[in-house]
Amino acid sequence: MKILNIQQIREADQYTIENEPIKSIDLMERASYELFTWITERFNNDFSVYVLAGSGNNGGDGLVVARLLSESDYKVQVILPLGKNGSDDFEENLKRLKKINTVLILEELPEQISEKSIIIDAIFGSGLSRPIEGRLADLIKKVNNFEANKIAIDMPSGLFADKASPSEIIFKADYTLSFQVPKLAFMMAENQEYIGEFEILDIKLDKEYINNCLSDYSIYEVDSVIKNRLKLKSIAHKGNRGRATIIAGGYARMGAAILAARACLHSGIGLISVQTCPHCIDIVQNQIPEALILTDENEYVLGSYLDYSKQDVIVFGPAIGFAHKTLVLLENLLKDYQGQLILDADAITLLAENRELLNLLPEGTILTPHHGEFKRLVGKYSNNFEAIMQLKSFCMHHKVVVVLKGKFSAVCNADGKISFNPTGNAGMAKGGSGDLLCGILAAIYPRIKNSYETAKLAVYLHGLSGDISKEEKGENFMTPSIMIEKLQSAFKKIEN
Ligand SMILES: NC(=O)C1=CN([C@@H]2O[C@H](COP(=O)(O)OP(=O)(O)OC[C@H]3O[C@@H](n4cnc5c(N)ncnc54)[C@H](O)[C@@H]3O)[C@@H](O)[C@H]2O)[C@H](O)CC1
Ligand SMILES: [K+]
Repeated sequence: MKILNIQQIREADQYTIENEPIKSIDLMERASYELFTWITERFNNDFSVYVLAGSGNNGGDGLVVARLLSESDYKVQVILPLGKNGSDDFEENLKRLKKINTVLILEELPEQISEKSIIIDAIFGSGLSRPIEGRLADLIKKVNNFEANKIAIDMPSGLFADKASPSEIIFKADYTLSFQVPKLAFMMAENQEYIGEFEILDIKLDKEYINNCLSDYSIYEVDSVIKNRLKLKSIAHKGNRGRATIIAGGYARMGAAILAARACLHSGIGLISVQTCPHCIDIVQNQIPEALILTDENEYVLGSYLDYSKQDVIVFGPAIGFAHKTLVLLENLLKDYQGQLILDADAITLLAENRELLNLLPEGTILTPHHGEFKRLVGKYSNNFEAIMQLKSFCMHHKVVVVLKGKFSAVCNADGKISFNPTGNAGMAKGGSGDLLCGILAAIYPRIKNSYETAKLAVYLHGLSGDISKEEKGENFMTPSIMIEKLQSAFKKIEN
């Protein structure tokens, strides 16, 4: 699903008005009817409704919703903190609201409201042009302390759609009901406490116009052509389903390699190899009898460059440490290995600390840092909008694919396009979770044969196994090992 900026949304809005054609007040009615439907499907009319309406078109939407809910016998009260003069459609809807005469217009929001209430934020939407201050700021702080159900129309008031929000005076919504397309701000971790859950309501802006809008940002949806590449051909044998090697861990740290290898095996790889030091061979063989062992000549760390000529893909990095021999192995892989490289965790720190290696990164290498590791690569940033800019320039400069892990993990291609992943949850934030992602990436790359498409689908499947684990076992109980088991359902889900 494409993410558009405010300018593009306004243009799509205008295009629809002129070409459908539809009057702007009727478009407002259509948008608000979608809001009304969403609300009435979830809250019955035992809930009292308070609508905070600004004086622009976001306020206009709020007034339409107030009218429609009142006509369905909800008790609705409206507060107009910016007064009664505003945009044409706002003023027209204020007239219509007054005409039905069942909605109370309050001077102030009461000091107490019952928990069985809904507060609808229609103060500012996409027209926000500066931080909220003064009396309005006090109002937002007050409502943020109420325990009611809070719904923001289009955007939580105070939040900017396309850039970092400089102030914390922002309506804290439980639900944000946004029109037509998601906004970039919704993807940023620091904004989640204001957005709550977001839903995109189809207000029937011109589809073709929107399809033709150019955007570097989107939310991932499984692509059926790519998904079909995962299907096994009837002539599949272990050799043509891909060969992957995991180079991870070291003495007393083989868990990372085992988790990655298991995830890889359960994601369809044909042959999995694990490079281990001599002391660790038994552990790996006991844990994954399916794995071939590549024996490193070092006793405690991994550092031998072995024969990887038949390997389609190598995962290098999880818990591998920072020994000099390991660094040399990484350098040799960057220089000589001809297959697909997936670099994670300590590999990324090694790159950051030995920056000359960055110039050796083969085109299309997949890197999977979390924010801490990514900052080591690109320097500090103070919000996710800055992170996204750094991500783009890093990928474009080095011609690599980076998965920046977090809430809505961002997968960036070498051309600067960014796809945000919608699956996953906080229960996945446990040691070992990233190792699984490496395993999934390695398993599906040989069939998909494109770094960006592989990364998007692997991150999606990883999150989906996390979501299934959460649903069945709960956020606290779930573990990376449980997630590996749930890969079964995750693959089935995307196959159907
Ligand atoms: N996009 C669509 O397809 C549709 C959008 N609708 C709704 O319209 C709003 C956008 O309306 P707009 O009138 O452009 O902006 P706002 O209502 O958000 O506010 C504009 C108003 O507020 C002033 N202002 C901005 N920031 C501040 C501030 N910090 N303090 C005080 N005043 C401020 C600004 O100058 C303007 O005067 C969109 O979000 C949707 O809800 C349509 O109804 C349906 C189609
Ligand atoms: K709003």
